[in-house]
Amino acid sequence: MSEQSPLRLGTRRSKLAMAQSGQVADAVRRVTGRPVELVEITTYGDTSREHLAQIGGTGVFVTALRDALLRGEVDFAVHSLKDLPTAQPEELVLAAVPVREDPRDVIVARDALKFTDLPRGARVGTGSPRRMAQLNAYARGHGLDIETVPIRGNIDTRVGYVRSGELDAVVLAAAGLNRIGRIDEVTDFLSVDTVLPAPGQGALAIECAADNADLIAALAELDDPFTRAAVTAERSLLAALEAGCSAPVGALADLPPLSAPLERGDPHADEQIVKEMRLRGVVGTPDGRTLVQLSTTGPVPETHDQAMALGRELAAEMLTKGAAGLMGERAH
Ligand SMILES: NCc1[nH]cc(CCC(=O)O)c1CC(=O)O
Repeated sequence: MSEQSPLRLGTRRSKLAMAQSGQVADAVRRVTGRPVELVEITTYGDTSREHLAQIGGTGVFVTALRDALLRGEVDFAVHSLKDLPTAQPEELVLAAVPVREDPRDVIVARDALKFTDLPRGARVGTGSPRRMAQLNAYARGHGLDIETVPIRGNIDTRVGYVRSGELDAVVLAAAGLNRIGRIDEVTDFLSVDTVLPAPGQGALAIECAADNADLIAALAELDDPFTRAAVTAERSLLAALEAGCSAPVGALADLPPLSAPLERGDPHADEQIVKEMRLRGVVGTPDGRTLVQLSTTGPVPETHDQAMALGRELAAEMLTKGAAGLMGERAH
């Protein structure tokens, strides 16, 4: 391959996929000095009209991209980490996990409403059992009366239900809206203390063939070790619960809150920030009647195995608290 032969980036055709592939393409051009061309690939998840939960299997958005990688039709692909199955095919590697952006879920509601200001009986659209479980649990605990309504579709479709008046609000990921330049339509950012995001939410993965050593080395420059450790722990938790991407599981690894004696500006605060990671996990029934939510804090994992162990340990604790019974049907 000549120095200037373009790298082929396999991408889905959705607005979101094109936006995040375009952003990664720019970064890859910068670190490799090579041109990058986008190769559009249609996935089953893009064409199916069934609810994601009914399709059941994890990774419906991912399989076609991975097939193209395995056939050598493209050199690398960009995935939303939260859509990526936890099992990693041997022939492929996650060459880079760039810095995560906002992991929060958000509300787009009519009349600029905040979640807690939704009127009695408000219809809130989300196809995600994880979002349903946590929103319904919060509503129960705070005297709100909402009805979660299962929907699916791309961002345009989902926001469209609010614009048409069919729904009072829909729940989306901040990261997706950010990437397509529509973050200004958000009417409320949900605290992760209220709704834990999906494992990996807000993060991207750049995947390529395991034997493409030159490309792996070049892409390493785009990797953020803290984000990688965090999403590895989150996805390990998901895997250890034997749950799929459509299971009612939330997880987030981030910086722990500063412990009481440490104030911002205190030099010791920086030490704590650098060294510690908190992992939180939740699983619940979609009606929000039962939630198992646990958290653990420890040193930032320095190896893949340490990050995996952190997730497994929290999952084991959640299972002793009854998490398995809340998972519903297993993904096929
Ligand atoms: N479920 C689809 C999906 N996969 C990734 C994102 C964007 C956010 C991200 O990268 O985590 C979205 C949209 C959404 O949940 O609103």
